[in-house]
Formats: sequence, C-alpha cells, structure tokens
Amino acid sequence: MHHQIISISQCYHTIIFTALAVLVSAALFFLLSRKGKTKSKRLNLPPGPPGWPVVGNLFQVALSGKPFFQYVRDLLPKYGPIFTLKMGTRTMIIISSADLAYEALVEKGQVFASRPRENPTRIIFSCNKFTVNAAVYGPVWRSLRRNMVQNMLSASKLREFKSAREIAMDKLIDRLHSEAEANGGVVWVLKNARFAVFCILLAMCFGVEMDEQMIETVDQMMKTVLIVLDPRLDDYLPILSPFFSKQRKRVQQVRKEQIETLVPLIEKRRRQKANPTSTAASFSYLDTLFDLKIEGRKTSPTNPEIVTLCSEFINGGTDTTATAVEWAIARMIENPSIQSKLYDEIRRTVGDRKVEEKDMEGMPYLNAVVKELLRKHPPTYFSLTHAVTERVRLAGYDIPTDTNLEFFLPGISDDPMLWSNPEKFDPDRFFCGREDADIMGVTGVKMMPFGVGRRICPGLSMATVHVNLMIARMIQEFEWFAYPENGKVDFREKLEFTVVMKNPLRARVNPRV
Ligand code: HEM
Repeated sequence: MHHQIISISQCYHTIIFTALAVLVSAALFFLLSRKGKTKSKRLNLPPGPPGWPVVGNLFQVALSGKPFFQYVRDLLPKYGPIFTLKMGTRTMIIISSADLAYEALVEKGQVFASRPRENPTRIIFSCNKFTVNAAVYGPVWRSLRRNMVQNMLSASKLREFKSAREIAMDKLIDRLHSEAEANGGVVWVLKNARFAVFCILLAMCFGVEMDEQMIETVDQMMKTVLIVLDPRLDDYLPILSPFFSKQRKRVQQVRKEQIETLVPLIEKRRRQKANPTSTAASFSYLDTLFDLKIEGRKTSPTNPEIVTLCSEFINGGTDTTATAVEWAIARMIENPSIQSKLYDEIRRTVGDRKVEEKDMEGMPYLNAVVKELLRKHPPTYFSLTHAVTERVRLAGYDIPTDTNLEFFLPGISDDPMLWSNPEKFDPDRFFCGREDADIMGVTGVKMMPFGVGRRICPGLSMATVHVNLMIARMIQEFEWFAYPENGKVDFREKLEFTVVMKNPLRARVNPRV
C-alpha cells in the first residue's frame, strides 16, 4: 500500500517516450487546449513549473533521472510550500509546510479526508477501492476502518497479540545470531527486520503460525503485487494504454496468483470456524471479515475482497516498520554514544532479563530515539494521496476535486523554522525536553510520519510498539558496528515502496555477554 508516486525513469522508457511525448503533445494540443483554457481560467491553482502541452510536467519528472521525492525537494526553494505539477491528465498539488498540512488535514479535515480516483491496476487490487486506505471518505471507509481499529489495533486488542510479537522477536534474535556466525559476524538489517514484522502481521491476520515455506510464498507474492502496482505512464496518459496491453495482462495474472495463494488460507479458516470442535487457532483479522457488516451494503465481503483486505493489513505495516528499523541501526552505528546510552537505559530498566514491551513506557531515552528516528527518517516521504470532497481554497488557491494532494513529509520535519539543527540526528532534543512535537497533530503539526487528521495511520500504536521493541531487543543482544570496518555509514536514500537506504545496511554485530 505504501506508495511510490512515480518510478518511470527507467532508461528504456526514455527514448520511446520522448518521441511519443512530442507526437502525442502535438496531436492533442489543438484538441484539448481550448477545453483546458476555459477550465483553468476559472481555477486559481497553486503555481508550478511550466510544463509541455497535454503531458504537462510528466516527462520532466520522468526524464529528470531523480527519484520523485528529490524532484520535489529541488522545487521547494523556488515554488514554496504549495505548488502544482501537471502529470498528464492528473493534476498533482504538493503541500510541504506544517501550517498548510494542519489547516488542510485537521482544521478542514473533513473536506480533505478523501482519496482520488485510482488507476486501473489499483482498482483491480483494491477490489474497486474496498480497502481502508483507498476508500473515498464515506460509509465504506468508515465501516472498514472501524473494524480494523476496534478489532485489531486498539490498545486492548493490541495486548492480545503480545505472544505473536514475542515469538517473532525471539526468532529475529536467533536468526541474527546464526547469520552472524555463518558470515564472520556480519548481518543484513532490513531483510531480518522485515521478516520479523511480516511474521507478526501474518499471525495477526490469519491466526495461525505458518511454517517458513509458507511465509516465503506469501512474502514473494506480496512483493510481486507491489511491483505491478508501480504507476505506469498510461496511468497519467490513458491515451497510451494500447501500448501497455502486455502489462495489463500481467496485472490480471498477478491478481489471479494473489487470490490463488490466499483463498485456501481463508477457506481453511472458514471451515475451522464452522466446525468449533476442531482446534481453532487464536483470534485473527480474517475472523472479523467473514461476517463484516458494511454500511449501505447487504452482503458481507467476498473472497476476493477478503484477499484484498488481508493484503492491505499485512502490506501496510511491513515495509514501513522494517525501514524504520534499518535507519535506526544505521544511526546507532554512526553514533556509538547514542547506542551506549540506549544500552545503559535498557540495563538499568531490566537488568539481566529480556527487555519486554511492558518496559517501554519506563524508557524515555528509547522513546526519544524512536521519535527522532521518525522525524529524520519518515519511512514514507509522502502521506497517502488525499483528495477533497468539494472544491475548497487553501493558501488563497483553489483545490479542485479529482486532484491528487501529496503531503511532502520531510518538508515539515526538516523545516529550520520549526526545528533547531534539523539535519542533525539528535534524540536529546526530545529527551532533554528542548523540543517536542505532537505526533498525532492534534495541537499542531511539526512532524507527521503517520499523517494527521481523519486518515491518520490506524497502525500508529502498533507500529510504535514494533519499532521500539525491535530496536530494544537488537541493542540489548548485540553491539553494532560499521561494516566494512571503520567505514562510514552511507545515508543516501532510495525510493522503493518506502524510502530505504540506497545501499542496504550490513553491519557487524558483537553478541553482548
Ligand atoms: C512505522 C510504520 C508506519 C508508518 C510510518 C505508516 C505511515 C502511514 C501514513 C503516512 C499513512 C497515510 C496517512 C494519510 O493518508 O494522511 C498511513 C495510512 C495507513 N496505514 Fe500506516 N504506517 C505504518 C504502519 C502501519 C501499520 C502497522 C498498519 C496496519 C497493520 C498500517 C495501516 C495503515 C492503513 C490501513 C492506512 C490507511 C488509513 C486510511 O486511509 O484511513 N500502517 N500510514
């Protein structure tokens, strides 16, 4: 689900589409320019870089060779906290200041709480927007979100899944030990963190402990889905869709595979529930979906819809959380003094026993490290795309419906007007109380790694527990060093489904005794 806006800068596209761009522009310019003119006369859109006829800024973005977040970052000094990019037939408005985010998502929250039109691939995978993240603001969204929050993510429900977390944490530490032993003390960070959180979410979703083979199968399938969900050029220029029939077939094929992988799990659980004498596993997200009542609809979700909802649950929390842990370990390696301060707090709090989630509240330094982590490295650089329910004004500009609204998160959490030395990773800013931020954005916005307002990430509390727990266990069990020895950590970013480290982090670990 967490979302890459555009990644169509692959070289092979370059030549073909430059040529196509010129042709298409010329052909359509005369057809559409009149219509465009009358429309934009009425609207006072935010400023933005001048684009080409019809295709707008699409090819400038695609041919820039930069990841989308970098393209946006480079435009900020020139165009300020709200600007427009025309991406073919889609209009995108990028918002990057705390004040405007607060005004839109909190003060005018109801109007800004919707989602835009989806591209055809996303329509297929979201079962026509039948997910919490893709549903427009309305009764379906309310039903699905309420179900997910009340039955899975509320504080009391979260406690019920403690043992799934413990099992996954122990497994994580075991895997790190054996990987280190087999590789001269060196481990991959992202891969292991990802596996751990994936295990937790699978157990919560399906209510069963799966063997490694099954976990691997589901994981591979999820990755394939994320790849075909990458936006394509024809999503922005539907007129080009005849050139993408192969890709569309592939989409159908992958959707079929997704259904074929997950429906047997769903059916197995359905049978277990129908036959209470069998040893039914613990409560799961799946159980909440079988008879789910949706406002305004008579039928409960179909199997393909359940596949979609389960995938959302698992995808929403996997890469985001694992990414946070990778950046955290990178920062611990870069700053041995922060690492040892954290280790000292763990020792002081739990002595020789294993650190557990009940300890987290009494560990203010850990909490400060995690908050600073989410400020400096929000796992996604854009919140999910918003849309308004009716035309409104923001910062003196018109925001039409059917416009993609993108909130650029580092624009807020790196703002030198809001933070002292924003480029510095410094947990003490929170620990010593010099600075603070309401991460929910209720009293104001200074950072919003989970979004704010009605669409705020419903997994916020669970994600925070997962990140805290993983970091605490990993620092308690090992001391972390750079690899290669004495090397500097490379903090360059790369856009995957989240913003990960360009060179996936490898680290040398010393088990603590
Ligand atoms: C560190 C981990 C995570 C981060 C940084 C994160 C971040 C976000 C962000 C930025 C949004 C968009 C908010 C908006 O549209 O304004 C979002 C939405 C969402 N997240 Fe997360 N998330 C994380 C973990 C999770 C987890 C663990 C789950 C659930 C299992 C989850 C499920 C969702 C869902 C369902 C939405 C859509 C909400 C809606 O549209 O109403 N996320 N998340």
